[in-house]
Amino acid sequence: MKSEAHVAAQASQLRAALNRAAHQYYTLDAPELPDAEYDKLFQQLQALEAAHPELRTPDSPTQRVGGTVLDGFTPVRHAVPMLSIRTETDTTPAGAEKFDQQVRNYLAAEQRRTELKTTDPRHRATPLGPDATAVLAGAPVGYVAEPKFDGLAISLRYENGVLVQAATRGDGETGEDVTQNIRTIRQIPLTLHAGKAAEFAVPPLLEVRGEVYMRRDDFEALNERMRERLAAGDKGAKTFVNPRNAAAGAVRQLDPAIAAQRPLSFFAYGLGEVTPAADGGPDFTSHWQVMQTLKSWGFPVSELIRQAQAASDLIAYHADIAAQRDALPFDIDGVVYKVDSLALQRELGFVSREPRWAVAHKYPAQEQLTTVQAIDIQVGRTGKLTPVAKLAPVFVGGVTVTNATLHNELEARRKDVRVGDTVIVRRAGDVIPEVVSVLPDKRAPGAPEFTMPTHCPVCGSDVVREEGEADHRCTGGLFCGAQRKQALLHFASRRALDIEGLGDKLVEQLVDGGVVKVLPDVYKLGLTSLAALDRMADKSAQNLLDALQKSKQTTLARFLYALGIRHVGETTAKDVARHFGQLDAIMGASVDQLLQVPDVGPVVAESIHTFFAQPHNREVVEQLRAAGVTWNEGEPVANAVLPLTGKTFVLTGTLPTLSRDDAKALLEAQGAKVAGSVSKKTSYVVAGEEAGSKLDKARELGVPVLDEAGMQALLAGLG
Ligand SMILES: NC(=O)c1ccc[n+]([C@@H]2O[C@H](COP(=O)([O-])OP(=O)(O)OC[C@H]3O[C@@H](n4cnc5c(N)ncnc54)[C@H](O)[C@@H]3O)[C@@H](O)[C@H]2O)c1
Ligand SMILES: [Zn+2]
Repeated sequence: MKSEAHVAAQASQLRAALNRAAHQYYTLDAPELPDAEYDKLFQQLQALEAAHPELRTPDSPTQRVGGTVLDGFTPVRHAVPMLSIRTETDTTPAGAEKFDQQVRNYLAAEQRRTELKTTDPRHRATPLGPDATAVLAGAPVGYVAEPKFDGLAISLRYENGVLVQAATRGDGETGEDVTQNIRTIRQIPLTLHAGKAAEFAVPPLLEVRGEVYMRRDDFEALNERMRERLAAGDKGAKTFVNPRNAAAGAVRQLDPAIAAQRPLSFFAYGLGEVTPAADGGPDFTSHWQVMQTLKSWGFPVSELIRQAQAASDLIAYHADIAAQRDALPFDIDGVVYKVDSLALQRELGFVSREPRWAVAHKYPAQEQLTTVQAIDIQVGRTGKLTPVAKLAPVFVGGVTVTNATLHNELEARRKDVRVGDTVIVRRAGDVIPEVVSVLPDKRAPGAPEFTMPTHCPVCGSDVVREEGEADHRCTGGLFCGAQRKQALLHFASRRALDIEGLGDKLVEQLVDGGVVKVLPDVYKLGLTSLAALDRMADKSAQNLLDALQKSKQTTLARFLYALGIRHVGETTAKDVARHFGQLDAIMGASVDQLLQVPDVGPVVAESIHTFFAQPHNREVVEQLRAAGVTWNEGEPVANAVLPLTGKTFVLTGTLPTLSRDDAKALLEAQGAKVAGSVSKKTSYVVAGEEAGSKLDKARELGVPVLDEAGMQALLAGLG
């Protein structure tokens, strides 16, 4: 048997660890443990204290609620304390049955205490009411089942229907005045009006209690914004570990302007102080009635709350909400069962920090501890490199997780995740699992910092990170196995080599089936290899072969664009093609030479240069030429000034004979630029049928307007 001293030491250790974690969580909004870990320690301490009541101290976390008031906030004393809710340790469906049984047992014990009729103050003087009597005679207790929202508790005080104060829970007795921040939440009514369906008028004094939370999409968007700001060097930006934490941080924010930028939501779930019925306040008899009334007064009440009769209904509810959990727009950590009758609630009362009439029945935690076994690099369709932590398998958010994204090098280094680290992993809803933080105390000495590889792990090409961007990319666009599908689709697209019939599904099959390993393989396709594919009729196979044949005769600009070089869009491809005239000249051009091309800046020049510096990319280009892809090479027109060089045209409306693309090509062939919007610098606007605002703008600015015939005449006159 363990010695007394040993048990006492263990209890004090647990208390210290829990108090520290609670301070981090409640007061600083910066938890250092996952909830599941905290709950485990909490339950260990509870068990110790139950077996050794003499070890229970008044400062034990089991005896207290929440945290202390943060400096800078005005304390608010709660007229009705804000309590915690007991968590049922049995997480199986049987947990609901246990709660139902406890409620009945307690009422039966109360009944016996009434019958004793002693003067001992622990014994009831008044007999139990009709609801309790019915339950003791075998009637179902009657419950309301609700989601347990994962945010933070708020008490909203209304006087004569006007919001006058909002306070956090604090330690349950005293919270913080956060009225300014709460006013910025649009879902919280500032003034109340009883709607048509209202059973009761709004009382002169009303405290509504509920949960402030952040929706998952709002949380993701907020973190995305923060990551961008961090990438841009903004030291004031920070990301949040989870929506609860982000919501708590926003509400307990000393600057209301910052709080106002954090998107928060609210659900009401109960009452605090209310004008008593005797003084004209609402005469509520059930929790369900309270919830319906709150809705009629303008408060958001979750659509997911249900009335339930017996334990079996609670079990069904637990399963139903569990099935919906991932798809919900917000985090929940379980469900709450509440005895519906307010008379029964009063008779059941409280024990230390928890009501006897409610229990939380939790779901598997969405955050857990695990270790990082390796950091792998994944290469996406567009060449983006993502570091991914390989984890010791861990059950989190209802599934076993073995991978978690680290987003990019900046993020991985900011969180400072290293191989061997103990980390908190989060998986909520459909969002991919994520490492939210590292426990630095558990790091092995000498673990090296993470760095991004300099070469693509898939194809070996150089990896680059452009200035101002967070992501690293593989530069082996044409060759890289990871980018094959994307490269092929782009190559075949209308403005590139325009291979009709080579769409998404077919590309998928060709690449996955290993038929196309490198881009030039498409020109090796034959009737037999195509006919072997799913759903490919002879006719469409022949059409595709014809399209492939046709695509071989192209232009240098199209070919250059088809290569899918980052930052080289159609216009840039045209500029570069016209400037150099020949592909070999482009492939051999230095960054400085590329910078000579009008409108080509350092980022584009660098990108083209790096692309052709990859031997694999050059090889693919050679193979495409060998397969018969060809174009008319021209003379470099670097310094040649074409008749329309320096002129800018804008096309608008439908021209009678020429398509937009054809008209553009005709103009560009003479050196003109074709722009999308009209400005003072526009030389001509070419307008067709149903020309709209661009034509108006041209007239307004006095820009000459041509019709198609006028444009043709202009071109013909150039000689
Ligand atoms: N990670 C850590 O270090 C750490 C530290 C302390 C506490 N915690 C976590 O905090 C929780 C424990 O604390 P608690 O005392 O705040 O109690 P609780 O959060 O388990 O339960 C009470 C709270 O539930 C909320 N709630 C959500 N939906 C509700 C509903 N429908 N009806 C009523 N209330 C609803 C209210 O905010 C209420 O204050 C645990 O989940 C624990 O893991 C974590
Ligand atoms: Zn690669």
